[in-house]
Amino acid sequence: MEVVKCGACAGAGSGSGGRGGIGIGGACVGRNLVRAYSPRRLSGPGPASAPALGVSSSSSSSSSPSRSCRRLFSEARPLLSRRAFSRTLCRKRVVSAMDQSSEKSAASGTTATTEVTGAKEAELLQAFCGIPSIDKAWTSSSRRGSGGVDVVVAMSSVNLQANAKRTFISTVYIPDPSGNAEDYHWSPFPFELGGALLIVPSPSGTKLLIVRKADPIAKEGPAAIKLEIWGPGQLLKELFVAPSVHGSLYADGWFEGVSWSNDEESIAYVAEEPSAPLPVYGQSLFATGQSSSRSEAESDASSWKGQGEWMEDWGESYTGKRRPMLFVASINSGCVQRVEGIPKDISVGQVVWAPAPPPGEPAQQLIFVGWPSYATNFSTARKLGMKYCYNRPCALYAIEAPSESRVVAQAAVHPVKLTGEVSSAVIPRFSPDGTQLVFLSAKAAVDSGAHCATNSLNAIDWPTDGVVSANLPMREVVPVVMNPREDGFPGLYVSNIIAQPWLSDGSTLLFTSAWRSMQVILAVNIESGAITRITPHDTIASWSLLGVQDDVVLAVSSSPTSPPCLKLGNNLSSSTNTGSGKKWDWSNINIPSLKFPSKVETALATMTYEVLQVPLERAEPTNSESGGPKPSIEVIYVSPRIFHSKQPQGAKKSDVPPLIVVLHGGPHSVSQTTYSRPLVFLSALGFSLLHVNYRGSTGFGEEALQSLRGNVGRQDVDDVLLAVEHVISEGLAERQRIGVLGGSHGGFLTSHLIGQAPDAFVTGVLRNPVCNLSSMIGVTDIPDWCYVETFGKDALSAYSDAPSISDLSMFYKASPIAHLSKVKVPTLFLLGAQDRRVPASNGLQYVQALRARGLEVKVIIFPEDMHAIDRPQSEFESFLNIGTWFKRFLLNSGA
Ligand SMILES: CC(=O)N[C@@H](C)C(=O)N[C@@H](C)C(=O)O
Repeated sequence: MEVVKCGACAGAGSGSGGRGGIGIGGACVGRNLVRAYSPRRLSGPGPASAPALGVSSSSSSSSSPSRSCRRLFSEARPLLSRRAFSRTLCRKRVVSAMDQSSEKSAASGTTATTEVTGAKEAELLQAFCGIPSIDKAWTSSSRRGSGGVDVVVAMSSVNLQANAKRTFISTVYIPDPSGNAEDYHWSPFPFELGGALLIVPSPSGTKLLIVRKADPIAKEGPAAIKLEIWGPGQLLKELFVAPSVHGSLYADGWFEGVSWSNDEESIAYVAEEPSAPLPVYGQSLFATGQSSSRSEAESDASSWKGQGEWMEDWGESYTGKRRPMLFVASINSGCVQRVEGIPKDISVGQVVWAPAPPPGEPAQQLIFVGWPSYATNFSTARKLGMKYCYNRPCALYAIEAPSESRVVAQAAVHPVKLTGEVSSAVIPRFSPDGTQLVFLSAKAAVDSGAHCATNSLNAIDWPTDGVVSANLPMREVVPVVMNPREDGFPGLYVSNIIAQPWLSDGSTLLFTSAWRSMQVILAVNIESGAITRITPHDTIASWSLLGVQDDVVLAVSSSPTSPPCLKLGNNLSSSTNTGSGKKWDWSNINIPSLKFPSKVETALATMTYEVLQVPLERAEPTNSESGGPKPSIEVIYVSPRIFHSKQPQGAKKSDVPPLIVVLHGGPHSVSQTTYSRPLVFLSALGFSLLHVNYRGSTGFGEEALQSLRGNVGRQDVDDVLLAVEHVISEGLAERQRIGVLGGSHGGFLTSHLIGQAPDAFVTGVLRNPVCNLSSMIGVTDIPDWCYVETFGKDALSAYSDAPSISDLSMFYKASPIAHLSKVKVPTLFLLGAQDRRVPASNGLQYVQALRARGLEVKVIIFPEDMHAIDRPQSEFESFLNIGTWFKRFLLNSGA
């Protein structure tokens, strides 16, 4: 094994064929879903026999909040103290239910000393934390020969003590995937993969890249990252990349891109530009950070480093991250080269190698997505937040890849824009024969300003001679769907495409997409544009694509009542005598002998879920002109026990479980029939859940989505109230025992609902809610969102970095705070102090206003959490409190 330290040097690289990276700590494929069948209601099965891995937690190393944050927020943490919380985790011993004394103090704005709550609930939630999710999988033709497939599966569970995700790897060999899919062989144990940022196998499956943070005191000297290249059975090379070359590698699932060249000798990737030197101040020094001055400053007690100039970043979840730039590592020489020639105001990501050009033809190209620093669709020169925002203009570019032989020429290289006037182009993938470059476009989002909208799929004819120009022929393969037919294809809602997504015909592309309230796998023929849903039609569970090997597909399926389970799909279309008319056959790849804790098994065994259509009687039909179906919205109803909606006469009201209405954020996002650890915990506590996909949600066509722009706080509020009335009339909920829970825009809706419909809900729980748009606009990373959702179509022209008094007045009127005087129910707030999307100040202002009116409000602030509040201990504490809060207000009220 060779160890190479790369400062800055010339590198080599050629070949093509990218393979996407695997974010060890990040999210995975897919975002949306499907459903809707002609029966008005379809019931999902109880729990599937999905595998679980019992992995014990290890050492305790919870990170501590910064002192200033702790001081700032200590008064607002009334529930679990840090010590009490760890007692809950370690000894599973917790005291009492709610302490009534805290209610009085909460109303007066002070907190009692900490009380601890919900021992049984904490144990139950902990049991759910051990259930693994299936994050990624890689397939390769088995070297054992005879058509077998080797699969490497990356799974994860929650390590509460370490406040981290625990990722582990297991392998399974399937000898005859297209024949006897029941025959598969798991390795005896999984193994934990610690400290890896990304793992990316090469296209042939013979090499593996593991990216790690470098040990800061390694003998090789300071390094930003370490690239490990593994071959079968051994570590081939370690590359330590110095911070002067680049900062940390982007493994965020968006800018992220790691691509192996065709010859598997080079790797292109995206990393932060190196940090600018900091100024040094002090007695004898006043320098701008020449390295000699800095090292002097370090050893000179009378000098110090200053802060330097503030640099704009991409907002929520990118705080302090420097510009993403392109690099190429040559495995043989160990050199890492920056790709030169990309303008300073372009951030890059999602790189792939173009096919190798014919010998003697122009140099090898890299294809990447480039985002300008300023949003061209709004009149602003600033960077607007990127996370959850697909409406940022971007294009595909080609640029010559650096090679050791062309170091000098690199300086004169410039990127070629491939996607012309199309306002968005992301996730480039080459067809297997290299003649087509396909990509997704979020132009409907960019052009309307909505942060997420229906995608189109497009293709560029790639030149076989390798001569790249700005006007290569481009066509739309799948257009944006405005008004889907009932049960018809609703359009594309895709957040990722795996690295090798093709069937063996070379023109069928597979990916995960939302289809109403479900997630499905679609096959698109890029020649004809024909779309087929390949996941079963007789289920309302959700599916997500993991891997494709020849015509065998590996997927993960889950539902609100079934943890993730690995599935193998076989394409039957080539068989002549299947007789069933089915094109795909699916079977389980169960992990043998893995069991869930018994309390989890017991809870899951009785849960059921269904997808319901709620007619929008009161709404204007959005699609009357096109003669489409009567407008309706879709909801997912999850019941903790087998429960018949049409109760026999005389049945006791107490048989109806109390209901929590769960509202997704965005608002252009969707609740899907997927498994969710915190939500299944609420079901296990005995609550029914009602997920409302109000108009504006993704997965239902572009017209319904866009109907919400400019109507937030009205149309979405009406839709939710209608859905609630619907389930009451169906006997699925009891009017006096309904609570509401939502985060972000879902929190905006929650606070609107308790203000506008003060008798409809017993209590509300709000996670980083938008309560006052007129104060959010000044501090959020997405002021454009405030304009788009408040002003609708006029937002693009109305946008201003300095909103006028009349704009601020519009924002106030559209906000929940305008209805504050009508609120009368107790509320629980969960706030992330590092949230740049909806800063905690927005929720806190509303909290203080509620308290001033004498209402009971409980607040927990998580000093280190951002918008999602998803750090393991924070999610645990949040949902433990949410569960006990709802128990207090919903189980003891009503009949
Ligand atoms: C675009 C966006 O981030 N909007 C927020 C107000 C929001 O609702 N976010 C969603 C994605 C969330 O669930 O956090």
